[in-house]
Amino acid sequence: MKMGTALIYDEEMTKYKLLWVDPVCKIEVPERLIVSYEALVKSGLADRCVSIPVREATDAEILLAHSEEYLEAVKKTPFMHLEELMTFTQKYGDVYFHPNIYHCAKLAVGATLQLVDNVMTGKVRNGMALVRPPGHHSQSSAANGFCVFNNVAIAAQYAKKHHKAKRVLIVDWDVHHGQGVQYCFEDDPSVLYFSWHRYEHQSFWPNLKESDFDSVGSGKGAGFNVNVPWNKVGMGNSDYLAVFFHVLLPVAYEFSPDLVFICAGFDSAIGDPEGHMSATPDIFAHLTHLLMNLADGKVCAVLEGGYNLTSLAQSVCQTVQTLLGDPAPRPAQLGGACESALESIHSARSIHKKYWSCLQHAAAPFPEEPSSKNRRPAQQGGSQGPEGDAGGDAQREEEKVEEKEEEEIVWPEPLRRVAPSLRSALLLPDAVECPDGCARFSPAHGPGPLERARLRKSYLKESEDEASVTLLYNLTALLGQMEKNEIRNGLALVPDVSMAATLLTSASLSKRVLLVWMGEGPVPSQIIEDEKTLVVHINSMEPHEAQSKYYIPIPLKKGCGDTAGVMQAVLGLLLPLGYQYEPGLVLLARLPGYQVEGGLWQQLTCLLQGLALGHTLVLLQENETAPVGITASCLLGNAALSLGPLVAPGPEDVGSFERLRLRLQTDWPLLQTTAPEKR
Ligand SMILES: COCC(O)(O)CCCCCNCCCN
Ligand SMILES: [Zn+2]
Repeated sequence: MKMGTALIYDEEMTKYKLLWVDPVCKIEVPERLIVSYEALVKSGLADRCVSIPVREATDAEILLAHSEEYLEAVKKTPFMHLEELMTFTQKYGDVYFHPNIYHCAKLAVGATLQLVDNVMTGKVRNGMALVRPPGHHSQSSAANGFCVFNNVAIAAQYAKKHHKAKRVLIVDWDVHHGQGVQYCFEDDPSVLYFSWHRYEHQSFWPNLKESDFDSVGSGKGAGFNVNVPWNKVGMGNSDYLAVFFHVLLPVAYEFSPDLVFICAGFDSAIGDPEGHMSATPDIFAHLTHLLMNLADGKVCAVLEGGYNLTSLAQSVCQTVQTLLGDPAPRPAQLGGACESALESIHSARSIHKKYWSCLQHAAAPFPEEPSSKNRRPAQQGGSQGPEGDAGGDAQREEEKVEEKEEEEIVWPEPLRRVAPSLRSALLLPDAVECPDGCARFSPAHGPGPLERARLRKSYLKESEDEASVTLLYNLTALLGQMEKNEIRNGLALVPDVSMAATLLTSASLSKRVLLVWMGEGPVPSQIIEDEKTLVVHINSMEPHEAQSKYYIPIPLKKGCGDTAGVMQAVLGLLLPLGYQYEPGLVLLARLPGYQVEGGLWQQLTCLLQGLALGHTLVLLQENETAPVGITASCLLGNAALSLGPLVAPGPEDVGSFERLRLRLQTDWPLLQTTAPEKR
């Protein structure tokens, strides 16, 4: 699989600026690019990227999304003097021109196309284009919102035309609605445009009715435009993840794009003068990670907005570091989405239920619950599932949000994300060959007699052979090195998955272990009773009530090999649970005889690596060596194979998911998709 992350930047794009007084446009300054690139250089991330030169877009390329008369008009701007530039600017809204902006706009488009070429031809796996002027507001015959040419819209058309892309996903996490992109692909079912944006019931710029959730696209394009309006400011990490888990990702996986663009605007980060949101820069590491297993990993991130130079630079680094494959930071203090976000999530899911089978049985509005009164107290401190306070982002106040002066807003610098020197260690019987890139694990020294005796007594009937004792010891040694962050992840072929899981959950030093139990077969009661282990068991057994807070069986009528059903469970239940639980270790246990499509198993292996700093330990039954290669590939950081368009999960499965969600969401508020009924 292709590795490598492209970085496309040229300081020429810093060489234009506002030449007159305009309070709206004064935030769009050259320093935006300078601080972003310098942060990438200073952190060492730029050197780890493949540097690709920019180029100027041709007229033909610009005309993929703009009219000739508009292009001809813009071509005249380099020769205009100040007054003419100001007059020309008056024709458009919230944008400014400069003698060099046409040149820079061609470079911004050309940079984006260079990124597309390198990703689509497999020279790199993914990449980021650091460009200005941004693009997502510009329209066929209009500049708007600091944008001259629509970089991503042109690039999507270009990818379809020159790289035979069939289905292109555009994820716009900028805090403004990219109406220019929406207009461009309004009736085009081959381009799925997703955007969240500050809206406040149309009172926020660009104040468009068509930015609301009920703009779903038109004609053949109906359903391929997904808007999630934020009707309050102060949205935080939990709100962003809830939208990914419950709106974007299910639809994106059903769409199954062969190329993903990110309109990477970072004015949706904390401290931004436009956004007034509360999400911290590290959240972009998770948002990026969650998109990297679509389209076989072909992700093109293109800078849009972002005006707080501190959070912008930090967020750009978080994004690029994830594209490079470094472990994601611990998602801290996650709770449920706030009431306003839940209303937006529910609106988007409801209006799109007729277009996307993954949403077909989206829940009815939340039934009244006695405890749902003012469910969202602003609370300090973390919330890890049941024992923590119920949900909620520390930073948000539900009621009026004074738009504090941004200099008052502070947030912790994102923690350094250190990738262990060894990425994947495999504990394999000697007869099984170790896939390229992985290290065969063997501990520094073997177990002493006391250790042997303890293992034999605790896990093995006295009569067990020495080899089993050694294997169990090696398993704890592998776990130990992972928990010391000397190894990122691992895989073990074991004679008894249940015993190995029991050993690892009890031996783990982590305060919280997430055990994903895949297949038919009971979870050892010792693990279920273990307070520090959350077990999510995807199986085909009938839903039985006997579960505790820490044992969550997810039944699938068509069996746990049902791709659509498992993906629905992973995106809508397992991942929200895992992110909220914030485990220090993730165990993925594949029970003997578990039949599952390779791509699906890879998706699961990859997506879970967003948790626990990537400390994922996969347990396979030793006589089932077939999955070793595809599992190791994902542990090494390769993207999971694309599943292709997903069919509808079985209605009875979705019904039981919804009942499960309703039952669990009080303890696990990140599972919520609907707001409590208004009193
Ligand atoms: C792709 O451009 C990046 C961006 O979305 O951040 C542009 C924002 C323009 C914000 C314009 N504010 C106008 C306020 C009028 N009272
Ligand atoms: Zn923006």
